[in-house]
Amino acid sequence: MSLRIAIGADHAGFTYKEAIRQHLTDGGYTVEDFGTYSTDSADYADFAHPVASAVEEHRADWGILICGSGQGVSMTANKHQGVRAALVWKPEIAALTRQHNNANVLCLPERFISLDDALECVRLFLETEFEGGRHERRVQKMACA
Ligand SMILES: O=C(CO)[C@H](O)[C@H](O)[C@H](O)COP(=O)(O)O
Repeated sequence: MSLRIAIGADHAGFTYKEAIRQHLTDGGYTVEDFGTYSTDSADYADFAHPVASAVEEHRADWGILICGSGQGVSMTANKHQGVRAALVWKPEIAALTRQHNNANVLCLPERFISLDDALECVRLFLETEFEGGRHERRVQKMACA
């Protein structure tokens, strides 16, 4: 079975969402699109919560969220149990947050990153393994007692 990706964005992330969704579909991933579906003004939480829920409930293997700065979607997604949403603004950070933080939701800032870099962030995020070891202990400590 192909990897399942939940994707969502507000109006400020809509254009990249469309490009990333098409790119991933062409690459053989199964993508569920939680909106938004136009550049009409919308509220990022209305899309970040469904994407985070899909990851939390294991209906998706990964989440991808885009808004203008990436801040609103990442803050919202991180309210969900078991979600580790990473705000990523360059490819090296995409790889690092997989290696060290075992991030499972990628948050991108459409207004502050090129589409080429965003697509490279997506590629690295999906293809980079968690390193475990000392990082496993640190990830475990993220949870509230
Ligand atoms: O959460 C955000 C800002 O912290 C996102 O970037 C939103 O996309 C942004 O706030 C949308 O702004 P707009 O002026 O309503 O287009």
